[in-house]
This record gives sequence, C-alpha cells and structure tokens, in this order.
Amino acid sequence: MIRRLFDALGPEHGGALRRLLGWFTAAALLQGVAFVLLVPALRELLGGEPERAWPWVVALALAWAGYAAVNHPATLIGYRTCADLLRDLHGRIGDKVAQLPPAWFTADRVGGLGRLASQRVIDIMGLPAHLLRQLVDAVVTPLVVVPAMALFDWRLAVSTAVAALAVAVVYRVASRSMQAADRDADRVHADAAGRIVEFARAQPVLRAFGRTVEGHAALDEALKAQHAAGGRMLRAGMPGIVGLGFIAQAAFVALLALGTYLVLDGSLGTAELVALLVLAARFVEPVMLLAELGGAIRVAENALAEINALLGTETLPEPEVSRRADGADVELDDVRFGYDGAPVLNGLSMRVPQGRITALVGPSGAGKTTVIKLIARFFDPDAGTVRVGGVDVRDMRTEDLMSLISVVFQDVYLFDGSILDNVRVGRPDATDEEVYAAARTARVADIAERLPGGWDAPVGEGGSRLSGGERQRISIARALLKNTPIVLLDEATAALDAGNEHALRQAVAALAGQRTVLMIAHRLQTIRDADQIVVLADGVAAETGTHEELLAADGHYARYWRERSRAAGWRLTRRDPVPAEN
Ligand SMILES: Nc1ncnc2c1ncn2[C@@H]1O[C@H](COP(=O)(O)OP(=O)(O)OP(=O)(O)O)[C@@H](O)[C@H]1O
Repeated sequence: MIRRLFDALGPEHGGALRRLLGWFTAAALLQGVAFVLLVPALRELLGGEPERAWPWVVALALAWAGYAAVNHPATLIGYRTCADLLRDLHGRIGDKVAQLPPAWFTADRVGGLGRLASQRVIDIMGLPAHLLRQLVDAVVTPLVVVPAMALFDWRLAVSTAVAALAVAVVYRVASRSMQAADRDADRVHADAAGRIVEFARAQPVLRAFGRTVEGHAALDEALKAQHAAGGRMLRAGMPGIVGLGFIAQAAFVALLALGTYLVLDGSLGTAELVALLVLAARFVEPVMLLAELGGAIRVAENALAEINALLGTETLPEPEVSRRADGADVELDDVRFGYDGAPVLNGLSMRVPQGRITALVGPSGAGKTTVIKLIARFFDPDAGTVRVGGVDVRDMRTEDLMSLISVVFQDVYLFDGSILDNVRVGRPDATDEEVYAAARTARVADIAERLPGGWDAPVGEGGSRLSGGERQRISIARALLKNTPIVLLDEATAALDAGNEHALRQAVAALAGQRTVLMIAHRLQTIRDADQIVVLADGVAAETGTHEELLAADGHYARYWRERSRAAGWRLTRRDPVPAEN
C-alpha cells in the first residue's frame, strides 16, 4: 500500500512521504522504548528496594519526553501531507484528464472519474493523517516488544512473537476479502449513481408513458444490488474485526496464563509478571486499533489502486518533433478501425481536397463519425494512415494538429456560462470585436436577441436553454473564431423550424468559405451542393464523385438519393427546381 501511495503522490513527493514515515517510526519506537522501560521500573518499584527504580524512572521520563517531542511534529506533518495530497492528487488527475484522448471519455468513465476525484480522494486522505500511523505502530510495536520481552523471559517472547504472526496472517486474509467486497461495492455504487441520473433524465419519457408509479426497473435492480453489496461488505469486514480482536484478546489471556504458570514455577517474579503484562497490553493496543481501522485502510488501498490505474492509463504517443503540415488536404489511406474488436472501417481510402466541401454520406452506423474522430485523432487507426497536409497525424503534436482543425459535432456541449463565454471557447485570447463578429456571422445574434439578458444570457447546463440548431450555431461561431484551415462538421439531423434551418445553413456556408470541409451531410440540399460526395458503405468508400456523377452511376448513392427524396416528398428528375430543403 505504501508503494501505491508513493506512486499516487508522484516522485516529487517521495521525499516528503519518506520523511513522514520516518517521523511516525521514530514516534512509535520512542513510545515502545518507554513501555519497555516500564518493566524494569515496575520490577524495582514492586521489589524490595524501590530506590533502585530511580534510574529507570528517569530513563522512562526521558523516553516519554522524546516521544512527545517527536509526536507533535509527526502529527503536524501528517496533516500537512494530507493537504498536499488532496491538492496534488486533484492536480495529477486534472493533468491526466487533459492528456487522455477524447475517445476515453465515455459516459461510464466520466461518471467514474467524478467519484474518483471526490469520494476516492477523500478515502485516501485519512492515510497520512492517521491510518498510516496506526499501521506503522502495529508493525513497530511487536518489533520493540518481542526483543524486550526476550531480555526477561524467552518463553513469553516466543509466545508474543507467535501472536504477532497470527495477527499478521488474519490481517492479510481479512484484507483480501474486504478489498474484493469494496471493489464490488464501488462498482455497484457507481452503477446505482448512473441509474439515478438516468432515471432523472428519463422523467419526461416515463411520465409521457404514464410510468410514474412502478418506476424504473433498472434503477430498482441497481438499488437492490447496492443493498446486497452493503451486506456483503459488512460480512467481509466482520472476520477482520472479530478475528483480530479475538486473537489480540486470546494472546493477552495466553500470556497471562503462561506468566502465572512461570510465577508458580518460580522462574519469574510477581513484580516482573505485572511489568511484562503491562508490556503485553501495549502489544495488544495497536492490534485492536488496527482491527477497528482495518476497513478504512483497505478502502484507502483500493482507492489508491484505482487512482494509480487512472494515472497509468496510456495516452496516445506524441512525437518528439512535430512535423509541419504542407497544405490543408486530408487523406485516409487504407484505414482499418474497430471498437473492441468489432470492425467499422475495413481499409477506407479517401481524399478530402483542400479548400473544397466533401460530403460524407452513408447508412446509420456506417462509421461516418468514426472517420471524423480518426482525423481529429481521438484515437489511432488499427492499420493504415490518416494524413493532414501530407503528414501522418501521429507525427504531429496534438496542439499542432488541433491548430489546423475545428470540429463541429452534432451533439454540441455548451458550458454553463453566457453565449459570449461559449463562443470565446474557440479562441480564448480573441478580442470582444472578434468574438462578436464570429457570433454574428454564425447567426448567433438572433439567439442573443431572443433571450432575456442578450449576449450575457446564460445558456444553461450543457446548453439546455437552447435548441439543437442554436447550439450548433454557437459551435460554428467557435469554429469561425478559431479560424482553422480545416473544418470537420457533423450536420444537425434534428428537424428544425424554417428560421433556424435557414440561419444554420447560412452559418455553415460562412464556415465553409475557402476552407477544407468534411461534412457528415444529412440534408439533401447540403449533399447536392458539395464539391465531392463520398459514400461510406461496408467500411470502405463505396463511391466517390459529384452529385451528377454518382446519380449517373446508378449505384449506392442513386438508391440512397431516391429513398431520401421519396421520404422528403421530392421527385427525382434533373430538371426539378432545387427544393428549399428536405
Ligand atoms: N465508442 C464506441 N464504442 C463501441 N462502438 C461504437 C462506439 N462508437 C461507435 N460505435 C459503433 O461503431 C459503428 C459506427 O459508428 P459511427 O458513429 O461512426 O457511425 P455513423 O455512420 O456516424 O452513424 P450515425 O449516422 O447513426 O451517427 C456503429 O455500429 C456504432 O455502434
């Protein structure tokens, strides 16, 4: 566990942790020595010549004074390390989060991350403050008490050593079962927390279907599982608490019995027995405390393991020297990619020419969003190469790649700030004029006019006070402000009212400009207007060409177009006037 604590704190704090352990060990040793000195002091005091106890009493007083002198700074340093730990663990988790590839952030992991940064960090806090100290006490005390006893009677020393060994074995066994139960409970708690959030989010749907009384089966199951996990945790903890307590008490009784026998046998004086029993009591004390705090220590151990697992998560490799892109075209060359072994792209090769608009179309689940994520290097392909400006994206540092690319997702996340704050995310050092200009071009001004508070109106958590089309316009304004030569855009599929639709189309047109645009296109108008259309099917670029070329080829695209046009009430003849929108 101590190694895990060193790992979690990082090498820069290794020295401080070693010093803290040094202070705790010194305090435990001095306290142990003081208890050991009690034996000769009591022996002399209870013997025939109490005045011979003086040197021992002075030595005892000195040992206690030394203990007090060490104990005070040890306690202070423990609390200071606790504060450092809290700050630095949050800092290290934050740094790691900033390095993890965007694809890492699935809903489950984000939920787990919240728990890790709050509850699990607090679980660890108790370690330097007091838990570590109990552990050090429990290890150092037998190391002092057993040899000290050996000076008086080897049989009592051997019995105490056997008791110490039994304690260590029971502690180890109890640790394992408690840790397994804690890991299980942690997983179940995380699941229950996720289900509660899901239940809250699903309220509109559940109410719409009159499902308010019977609730939500998944949540009920999760709560039952949580209850069961609590019981398992209690049962797993019991052997540790009861077993350790029992062994400690049994050891004390055994020593008492053995001591009495030795006194009756005449090989030990009564005064020595009393003194040795004081020492035995001292041996029992930290073991009892360990039994009480064992649960917290094991939970902290699990928390440390989880935090170290996060800190050890592999990030995408970054090159030592970043290669400069030449131009702004994008190319995928024989790219293969799958999620958890399920293939999505099977040797996709396609080119997105510089300064042109390429529409990516294909059935749902064909891998269109995956293509965008590969170009933005949310993850690396299993095989093949993604090039931006002729350079493999793996040969560019992330900040250099992202300085070339803006991504506008369909599902736009807005921060719980004002409209302006959210646009400024595109380029935090932009002037107010630049922010307003980008926002106006993306037709965000209309949104500001609509909301009370104008530009400073809060958008709500995640942008909940705005419609899907409005959120995407803000995202386009961010991209305009960032002003990169390449834009990757997932067109909104949501049905928009005519005003919103028109505003969004204008915003997209402004963003396209002279830029290289790869757009997952859903609207017939956007697809038709693109300079090039790539049809993704079966994990490859099944067809590539202009709207006319692909219609003439009468393949996937022509079929897709016919179906979509029928659904939208269009007729497919070349002489049709261009419709307003689907
Ligand atoms: N994070 C993920 N983990 C596992 N599978 C995923 C993940 N993301 C996508 N997939 C799967 O990969 C396939 C391609 O997904 P992708 O989102 O790229 O398709 P798409 O063409 O953009 O679909 P749509 O048009 O419906 O958005 C789908 O079968 C999807 O279920």
